Amino acid sequence: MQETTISILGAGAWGASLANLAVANGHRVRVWSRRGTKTLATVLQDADIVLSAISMKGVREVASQIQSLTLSPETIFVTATKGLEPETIYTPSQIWQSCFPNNPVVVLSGPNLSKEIDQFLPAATVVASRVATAAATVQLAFSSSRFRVYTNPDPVGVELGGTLKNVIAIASGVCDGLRLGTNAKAALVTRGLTEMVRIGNVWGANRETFYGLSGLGDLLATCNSPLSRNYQVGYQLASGETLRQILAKLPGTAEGVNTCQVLVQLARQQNIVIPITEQVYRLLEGEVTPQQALDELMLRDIKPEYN
Ligand SMILES: NC(=O)C1=CN([C@@H]2O[C@H](COP(=O)(O)OP(=O)(O)OC[C@H]3O[C@@H](n4cnc5c(N)ncnc54)[C@H](OP(=O)(O)O)[C@@H]3O)[C@@H](O)[C@H]2O)C=CC1
Ligand SMILES: O=C(CO)COP(=O)(O)O
Repeated sequence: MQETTISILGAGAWGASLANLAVANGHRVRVWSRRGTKTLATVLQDADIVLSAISMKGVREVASQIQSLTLSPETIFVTATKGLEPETIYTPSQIWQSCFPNNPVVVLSGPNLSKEIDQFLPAATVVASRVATAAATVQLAFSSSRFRVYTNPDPVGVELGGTLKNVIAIASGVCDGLRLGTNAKAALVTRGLTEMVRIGNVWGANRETFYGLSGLGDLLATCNSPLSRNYQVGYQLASGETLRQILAKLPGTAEGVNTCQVLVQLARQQNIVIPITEQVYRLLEGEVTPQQALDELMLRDIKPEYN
Protein backbone atom coordinates (compact mmCIF):
# COMPACT_ATOMS: atom_id res chain seq x y z
CA MET A 1 0.00 0.00 0.00
CA GLN A 2 1.22 3.52 -0.81
CA GLU A 3 2.49 5.34 2.29
CA THR A 4 0.45 8.43 3.07
CA THR A 5 0.93 11.21 5.62
CA ILE A 6 -2.21 11.36 7.75
CA SER A 7 -2.78 14.08 10.35
CA ILE A 8 -5.47 13.28 12.90
CA LEU A 9 -7.18 16.14 14.74
CA GLY A 10 -8.52 15.12 18.16
CA ALA A 11 -7.01 12.51 20.46
CA GLY A 12 -10.28 11.34 21.98
CA ALA A 13 -11.66 7.82 21.69
CA TRP A 14 -12.41 7.91 17.96
CA GLY A 15 -9.33 9.92 16.93
CA ALA A 16 -7.10 7.42 18.75
CA SER A 17 -8.81 4.41 17.14
CA LEU A 18 -8.53 5.87 13.64
CA ALA A 19 -4.88 6.77 14.28
CA ASN A 20 -4.22 3.14 15.28
CA LEU A 21 -5.90 1.87 12.11
CA ALA A 22 -3.77 4.21 9.99
CA VAL A 23 -0.54 3.23 11.78
CA ALA A 24 -1.37 -0.46 11.33
CA ASN A 25 -1.65 0.21 7.57
CA GLY A 26 1.89 1.59 7.53
CA HIS A 27 1.12 5.31 7.10
CA ARG A 28 2.99 8.24 8.64
CA VAL A 29 0.53 9.39 11.31
CA ARG A 30 0.60 12.55 13.40
CA VAL A 31 -2.01 13.36 16.02
CA TRP A 32 -2.99 16.85 17.20
CA SER A 33 -4.80 17.55 20.44
CA ARG A 34 -5.49 20.96 21.95
CA ARG A 35 -3.91 19.58 25.14
CA GLY A 36 -0.74 18.40 23.37
CA THR A 37 2.53 20.22 22.78
CA LYS A 38 2.58 20.05 18.95
CA THR A 39 1.21 23.00 16.98
CA LEU A 40 -1.36 22.61 14.22
CA ALA A 41 1.26 23.92 11.76
CA THR A 42 3.71 21.13 12.68
CA VAL A 43 1.11 18.38 12.64
CA LEU A 44 -0.45 19.45 9.33
CA GLN A 45 2.78 20.06 7.39
CA ASP A 46 2.82 18.06 4.12
CA ALA A 47 -0.32 16.14 5.14
CA ASP A 48 -2.00 14.16 2.36
CA ILE A 49 -5.04 13.56 4.56
CA VAL A 50 -6.27 15.67 7.50
CA LEU A 51 -8.81 13.67 9.50
CA SER A 52 -10.93 15.42 12.12
CA ALA A 53 -12.35 13.39 15.01
CA ILE A 54 -13.10 16.43 17.12
CA SER A 55 -16.43 16.71 18.95
CA MET A 56 -18.97 18.94 17.25
CA LYS A 57 -18.47 21.81 19.66
CA GLY A 58 -14.81 22.21 18.62
CA VAL A 59 -15.03 21.77 14.84
CA ARG A 60 -15.59 25.40 13.78
CA GLU A 61 -12.87 26.69 16.12
CA VAL A 62 -10.25 24.23 14.87
CA ALA A 63 -11.20 24.67 11.19
CA SER A 64 -10.87 28.45 11.59
CA GLN A 65 -7.39 28.06 13.12
CA ILE A 66 -6.29 25.89 10.20
CA GLN A 67 -7.49 28.50 7.68
CA SER A 68 -4.51 30.68 8.61
CA LEU A 69 -2.09 27.88 7.52
CA THR A 70 -0.99 27.23 3.94
CA LEU A 71 -2.24 23.84 2.77
CA SER A 72 -2.03 22.23 -0.66
CA PRO A 73 -5.40 22.22 -2.52
CA GLU A 74 -4.80 18.48 -2.88
CA THR A 75 -4.91 17.87 0.85
CA ILE A 76 -8.00 15.79 1.58
CA PHE A 77 -10.07 16.68 4.64
CA VAL A 78 -11.86 13.76 6.26
CA THR A 79 -14.52 14.36 8.90
CA ALA A 80 -15.54 11.67 11.37
CA THR A 81 -17.60 13.90 13.69
CA LYS A 82 -21.31 13.05 14.17
CA GLY A 83 -23.13 16.26 15.06
CA LEU A 84 -24.77 19.49 13.86
CA GLU A 85 -23.69 23.10 14.48
CA PRO A 86 -26.54 24.78 16.42
CA GLU A 87 -26.09 28.30 15.02
CA THR A 88 -25.97 27.35 11.32
CA ILE A 89 -27.39 23.81 11.30
CA TYR A 90 -24.33 22.92 9.23
CA THR A 91 -23.02 19.39 9.28
CA PRO A 92 -19.28 19.05 10.05
CA SER A 93 -18.47 18.41 6.36
CA GLN A 94 -20.32 21.61 5.42
CA ILE A 95 -18.17 23.52 7.90
CA TRP A 96 -14.94 22.02 6.52
CA GLN A 97 -16.03 22.64 2.93
CA SER A 98 -17.00 26.25 3.64
CA CYS A 99 -13.62 26.89 5.29
CA PHE A 100 -11.68 25.06 2.54
CA PRO A 101 -13.69 25.45 -0.69
CA ASN A 102 -10.80 24.30 -2.90
CA ASN A 103 -10.04 21.07 -1.04
CA PRO A 104 -11.85 17.75 -1.32
CA VAL A 105 -13.86 16.83 1.78
CA VAL A 106 -14.71 13.22 2.66
CA VAL A 107 -17.14 12.01 5.33
CA LEU A 108 -16.25 8.83 7.25
CA SER A 109 -19.19 7.28 9.10
CA GLY A 110 -20.55 3.86 9.96
CA PRO A 111 -21.29 1.42 12.78
CA ASN A 112 -17.94 1.96 14.46
CA LEU A 113 -17.97 1.67 18.25
CA SER A 114 -14.36 2.63 18.95
CA LYS A 115 -13.92 0.22 21.87
CA GLU A 116 -14.66 -2.75 19.59
CA ILE A 117 -12.26 -1.46 16.95
CA ASP A 118 -9.58 -1.08 19.65
CA GLN A 119 -10.13 -4.77 20.44
CA PHE A 120 -9.32 -5.65 16.81
CA LEU A 121 -12.90 -6.79 16.15
CA PRO A 122 -13.96 -6.54 12.49
CA ALA A 123 -16.01 -3.52 11.34
CA ALA A 124 -17.14 -1.78 8.17
CA THR A 125 -17.54 1.90 7.40
CA VAL A 126 -18.37 4.31 4.57
CA VAL A 127 -16.32 7.13 3.06
CA ALA A 128 -18.38 9.57 1.02
CA SER A 129 -17.46 12.56 -1.07
CA ARG A 130 -18.53 14.56 -4.08
CA VAL A 131 -14.93 14.00 -5.27
CA ALA A 132 -14.86 10.28 -6.05
CA THR A 133 -11.06 10.12 -6.30
CA ALA A 134 -10.72 11.58 -2.79
CA ALA A 135 -13.13 8.98 -1.36
CA ALA A 136 -11.16 6.24 -3.14
CA THR A 137 -7.87 7.53 -1.68
CA VAL A 138 -9.30 7.47 1.85
CA GLN A 139 -10.85 4.04 1.23
CA LEU A 140 -7.46 2.65 0.25
CA ALA A 141 -5.67 4.34 3.14
CA PHE A 142 -7.93 2.85 5.84
CA SER A 143 -9.01 -0.51 4.38
CA SER A 144 -7.66 -3.63 6.04
CA SER A 145 -8.66 -7.16 6.95
CA ARG A 146 -10.37 -5.81 10.06
CA PHE A 147 -11.78 -2.54 8.70
CA ARG A 148 -13.78 -2.79 5.48
CA VAL A 149 -14.31 0.61 3.85
CA TYR A 150 -17.03 1.30 1.25
CA THR A 151 -17.32 4.44 -0.89
CA ASN A 152 -20.55 6.39 -1.39
CA PRO A 153 -21.33 9.51 -3.49
CA ASP A 154 -23.75 11.06 -0.93
CA PRO A 155 -21.60 12.74 1.77
CA VAL A 156 -24.40 14.60 3.54
CA GLY A 157 -26.61 11.47 3.62
CA VAL A 158 -23.77 9.40 5.09
CA GLU A 159 -22.99 12.12 7.60
CA LEU A 160 -26.63 12.57 8.66
CA GLY A 161 -27.03 8.81 9.15
CA GLY A 162 -24.32 8.87 11.83
CA THR A 163 -25.58 12.09 13.34
CA LEU A 164 -29.32 11.47 13.48
CA LYS A 165 -29.10 7.93 14.83
CA ASN A 166 -27.59 9.31 18.03
CA VAL A 167 -31.00 10.66 19.07
CA ILE A 168 -32.64 7.30 18.38
CA ALA A 169 -29.82 5.62 20.36
CA ILE A 170 -30.82 7.75 23.38
CA ALA A 171 -34.44 6.63 22.91
CA SER A 172 -33.28 2.99 22.63
CA GLY A 173 -31.38 3.28 25.89
CA VAL A 174 -34.61 4.49 27.50
CA CYS A 175 -36.50 1.59 25.91
CA ASP A 176 -34.06 -0.97 27.34
CA GLY A 177 -33.84 0.84 30.68
CA LEU A 178 -37.62 0.58 31.01
CA ARG A 179 -37.45 -3.13 29.98
CA LEU A 180 -39.99 -2.58 27.19
CA GLY A 181 -38.94 -5.67 25.21
CA THR A 182 -37.80 -6.58 21.73
CA ASN A 183 -41.02 -5.65 19.90
CA ALA A 184 -40.89 -2.14 21.31
CA LYS A 185 -37.21 -1.76 20.35
CA ALA A 186 -37.89 -2.94 16.79
CA ALA A 187 -40.77 -0.47 16.44
CA LEU A 188 -38.69 2.36 17.89
CA VAL A 189 -35.67 1.82 15.66
CA THR A 190 -37.79 1.35 12.52
CA ARG A 191 -39.89 4.46 13.14
CA GLY A 192 -36.69 6.27 14.11
CA LEU A 193 -35.28 5.45 10.69
CA THR A 194 -38.42 6.99 9.14
CA GLU A 195 -37.69 10.21 11.05
CA MET A 196 -34.09 10.16 9.85
CA VAL A 197 -35.22 9.89 6.23
CA ARG A 198 -37.65 12.82 6.71
CA ILE A 199 -34.92 15.01 8.18
CA GLY A 200 -32.49 13.92 5.46
CA ASN A 201 -34.89 15.40 2.88
CA VAL A 202 -34.16 18.88 4.24
CA TRP A 203 -30.51 18.47 3.24
CA GLY A 204 -31.33 16.71 -0.04
CA ALA A 205 -29.80 13.42 1.14
CA ASN A 206 -30.58 10.24 -0.80
CA ARG A 207 -33.21 8.14 0.95
CA GLU A 208 -31.30 4.97 0.01
CA THR A 209 -28.23 6.11 1.93
CA PHE A 210 -30.16 5.81 5.22
CA TYR A 211 -30.73 2.09 4.54
CA GLY A 212 -26.98 1.48 4.33
CA LEU A 213 -24.17 1.12 6.85
CA SER A 214 -24.11 4.76 7.92
CA GLY A 215 -27.86 4.85 8.63
CA LEU A 216 -29.49 1.51 9.46
CA GLY A 217 -26.07 -0.03 10.19
CA ASP A 218 -25.15 2.58 12.78
CA LEU A 219 -28.67 2.45 14.26
CA LEU A 220 -28.30 -1.30 14.81
CA ALA A 221 -24.92 -0.82 16.47
CA THR A 222 -25.66 2.07 18.77
CA CYS A 223 -29.26 1.22 19.63
CA ASN A 224 -28.17 -2.22 20.87
CA SER A 225 -24.86 -1.58 22.59
CA PRO A 226 -24.11 -0.36 26.09
CA LEU A 227 -20.79 0.83 24.61
CA SER A 228 -22.67 3.69 22.94
CA ARG A 229 -22.53 6.85 25.05
CA ASN A 230 -25.84 8.01 23.58
CA TYR A 231 -27.48 4.70 24.53
CA GLN A 232 -25.99 5.07 28.02
CA VAL A 233 -27.59 8.51 28.39
CA GLY A 234 -31.02 7.05 27.60
CA TYR A 235 -30.55 4.00 29.80
CA GLN A 236 -29.59 6.13 32.78
CA LEU A 237 -32.46 8.57 32.18
CA ALA A 238 -34.78 5.57 32.41
CA SER A 239 -33.34 4.75 35.82
CA GLY A 240 -34.30 8.20 37.08
CA GLU A 241 -30.96 10.05 36.90
CA THR A 242 -30.95 13.63 35.66
CA LEU A 243 -29.17 14.62 32.46
CA ARG A 244 -26.75 16.74 34.46
CA GLN A 245 -25.82 13.76 36.69
CA ILE A 246 -25.40 11.49 33.66
CA LEU A 247 -23.22 13.87 31.65
CA ALA A 248 -21.00 14.56 34.67
CA LYS A 249 -19.82 10.92 34.70
CA LEU A 250 -20.17 9.99 31.02
CA PRO A 251 -16.91 8.78 29.45
CA GLY A 252 -16.57 11.06 26.38
CA THR A 253 -19.06 12.79 24.14
CA ALA A 254 -22.78 11.99 23.57
CA GLU A 255 -23.50 14.15 20.53
CA GLY A 256 -27.18 13.14 20.45
CA VAL A 257 -27.99 15.51 23.31
CA ASN A 258 -27.13 18.65 21.30
CA THR A 259 -28.24 17.15 17.99
CA CYS A 260 -31.70 16.57 19.46
CA GLN A 261 -32.06 20.26 20.38
CA VAL A 262 -30.98 21.36 16.90
CA LEU A 263 -33.40 18.93 15.24
CA VAL A 264 -36.39 19.99 17.29
CA GLN A 265 -35.70 23.65 16.47
CA LEU A 266 -35.45 22.75 12.77
CA ALA A 267 -38.56 20.56 12.83
CA ARG A 268 -40.64 23.28 14.48
CA GLN A 269 -39.49 25.85 11.89
CA GLN A 270 -40.13 23.57 8.93
CA ASN A 271 -43.08 21.50 10.18
CA ILE A 272 -41.25 18.17 10.01
CA VAL A 273 -42.97 15.42 11.97
CA ILE A 274 -40.38 13.74 14.23
CA PRO A 275 -42.32 12.51 17.28
CA ILE A 276 -39.58 10.27 18.74
CA THR A 277 -37.01 13.06 18.55
CA GLU A 278 -39.56 15.46 20.08
CA GLN A 279 -40.10 13.13 23.06
CA VAL A 280 -36.34 12.60 23.51
CA TYR A 281 -36.01 16.39 23.58
CA ARG A 282 -38.75 16.78 26.19
CA LEU A 283 -37.16 14.04 28.29
CA LEU A 284 -33.70 15.66 28.09
CA GLU A 285 -35.28 18.98 29.08
CA GLY A 286 -36.97 17.35 32.08
CA GLU A 287 -40.43 18.16 30.73
CA VAL A 288 -41.64 14.53 30.77
CA THR A 289 -40.74 11.29 32.53
CA PRO A 290 -39.65 8.29 30.45
CA GLN A 291 -43.07 6.68 31.02
CA GLN A 292 -44.89 9.85 29.93
CA ALA A 293 -42.73 10.03 26.78
CA LEU A 294 -43.66 6.43 25.99
CA ASP A 295 -47.37 7.09 26.56
CA GLU A 296 -47.26 10.17 24.32
CA LEU A 297 -45.74 8.10 21.51
CA MET A 298 -48.14 5.17 21.87
CA LEU A 299 -51.26 7.36 22.04
CA ARG A 300 -50.58 9.57 19.01
CA ASP A 301 -53.39 9.72 16.43
CA ILE A 302 -53.56 6.44 14.52
CA LYS A 303 -52.36 6.74 10.91
CA PRO A 304 -51.12 4.81 7.86
CA GLU A 305 -47.53 3.52 8.08
CA TYR A 306 -46.45 5.56 5.02
CA ASN A 307 -47.60 9.08 4.28
N1 LIG B 1 -16.14 6.96 20.05
C1 LIG B 1 -16.77 6.39 19.04
O1 LIG B 1 -17.06 5.19 19.09
C2 LIG B 1 -17.12 7.18 17.83
C3 LIG B 1 -17.24 8.56 17.85
N2 LIG B 1 -17.60 9.24 16.73
C4 LIG B 1 -17.73 10.70 16.73
O2 LIG B 1 -16.43 11.26 16.83
C5 LIG B 1 -16.49 12.50 17.54
C6 LIG B 1 -15.52 12.42 18.72
O3 LIG B 1 -15.97 11.37 19.53
P1 LIG B 1 -15.02 10.72 20.64
O4 LIG B 1 -13.61 10.67 20.17
O5 LIG B 1 -15.66 9.48 21.06
O6 LIG B 1 -15.16 11.81 21.80
P2 LIG B 1 -14.14 12.16 22.92
O7 LIG B 1 -14.93 12.96 23.90
O8 LIG B 1 -13.42 10.96 23.38
O9 LIG B 1 -13.08 13.11 22.19
C7 LIG B 1 -13.45 14.35 21.66
C8 LIG B 1 -12.25 15.01 21.06
O10 LIG B 1 -12.60 16.31 20.60
C9 LIG B 1 -11.71 17.25 21.14
N3 LIG B 1 -12.30 18.57 21.30
C10 LIG B 1 -13.48 18.89 21.86
N4 LIG B 1 -13.67 20.23 21.81
C11 LIG B 1 -12.58 20.75 21.22
C12 LIG B 1 -12.17 22.07 20.89
N5 LIG B 1 -12.94 23.13 21.17
N6 LIG B 1 -10.98 22.23 20.29
C13 LIG B 1 -10.22 21.18 20.03
N7 LIG B 1 -10.53 19.91 20.30
C14 LIG B 1 -11.70 19.70 20.89
C15 LIG B 1 -11.35 16.67 22.49
O11 LIG B 1 -10.19 17.27 22.98
P3 LIG B 1 -9.87 17.21 24.54
O12 LIG B 1 -9.53 15.79 24.82
O13 LIG B 1 -8.74 18.15 24.65
O14 LIG B 1 -11.13 17.65 25.25
C16 LIG B 1 -11.13 15.22 22.08
O15 LIG B 1 -9.90 15.02 21.44
C17 LIG B 1 -17.96 12.67 17.98
O16 LIG B 1 -18.60 13.51 17.05
C18 LIG B 1 -18.52 11.26 17.90
O17 LIG B 1 -19.91 11.25 17.64
C19 LIG B 1 -17.83 8.60 15.56
C20 LIG B 1 -17.71 7.24 15.46
C21 LIG B 1 -17.34 6.43 16.59
O1 LIG C 1 -21.20 6.57 16.60
C1 LIG C 1 -20.79 5.66 17.27
C2 LIG C 1 -20.62 4.30 16.73
O2 LIG C 1 -20.84 4.25 15.36
C3 LIG C 1 -20.47 5.87 18.69
O3 LIG C 1 -21.63 5.99 19.39
P1 LIG C 1 -21.68 6.87 20.71
O4 LIG C 1 -21.18 8.24 20.31
O5 LIG C 1 -23.10 6.84 21.13
O6 LIG C 1 -20.75 6.23 21.69
